[in-house]
Amino acid sequence: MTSADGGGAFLGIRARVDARGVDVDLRVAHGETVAVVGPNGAGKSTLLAVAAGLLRPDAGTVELDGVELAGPRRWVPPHRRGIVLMAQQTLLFPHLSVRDNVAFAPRASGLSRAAARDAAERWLVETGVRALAERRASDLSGGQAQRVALARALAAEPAVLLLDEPMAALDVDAAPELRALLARALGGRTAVLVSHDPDDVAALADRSVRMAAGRVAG
Ligand SMILES: Nc1ncnc2c1ncn2[C@@H]1O[C@H](COP(=O)(O)OP(=O)(O)OP(=O)(O)O)[C@@H](O)[C@H]1O
Repeated sequence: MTSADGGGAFLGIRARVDARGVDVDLRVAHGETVAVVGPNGAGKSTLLAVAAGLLRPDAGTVELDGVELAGPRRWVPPHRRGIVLMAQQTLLFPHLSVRDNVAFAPRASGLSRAAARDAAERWLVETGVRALAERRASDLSGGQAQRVALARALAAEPAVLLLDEPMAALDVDAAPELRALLARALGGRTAVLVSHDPDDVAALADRSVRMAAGRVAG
C-alpha cells in the first residue's frame, strides 16, 4: 500500500480489498468534498463501501477525526460511524411515508418521537420535499425519491456524506435541480462523491481524484 501524504486528514481510507483488486489511499480534509472519477470497475464503489463499513478490507484502516473505525483489530459497524452513504438506488423504506423515512435516523439515534419529527420537518423543508411528507415512498418519482433520500441522509447529521452517482438514475430535466440542491447541501461538508458526470464534479467537488484498476491515480 502506498501513502499519498501523511496524517492529519479528517477522513482517511487506506484499504486493500483483494477479491476486487483494490488498493486505495484517500485522505479528505474537514469540510472538503472530493470527487472520485474513473472508468467502470475502477473500484470507486468499493472505496465507498469500505468507508461506510459495508465491506471489510483485507488490510488497511478507516479513520475519522483521529478515531479508527476499521483496522486489523477494530470494526465499528456502519450505523455507528457517522458516515452515511447515499447510493444510486435510494433504498427508501417503501411502505413508510416520506416523513417517517426522514425521521428514521433521528429516531434511531435516540430522539423522542416529537424531536425526530421536528428534525425530519426541518430537512423536508431544506430539501424542498415538504409537500410530499405524507406520501408513501413507493409512490415517488425518481427525482423526488433522490431528494427524500438526501433529506434522510442529512437528517442523520453525518460527519461524512458519501454519494455514489446520486444523479445517474435521473432524467436530464431533474438533474439540474438536484445538482443545485446537492451543491447547497455539500457546502462546507466532508463528502466523497463518485460520479461519471463532469458537470457534477465541477459543480460539487473541491477537488477530484482519478481511480483506475483499483488504485487512486492522482
Ligand atoms: N459485489 C461484488 N462482488 C464481487 N466483486 C465485485 C462486486 N462489486 C464489484 N466487484 C468488482 O470489484 C471491482 C471494482 O468494482 P467497483 O464497483 O468498486 O468499481 P466502480 O469504479 O464503482 O465501477 P462503476 O463505475 O461501474 O460503478 C471490479 O472488478 C468489480 O467487478
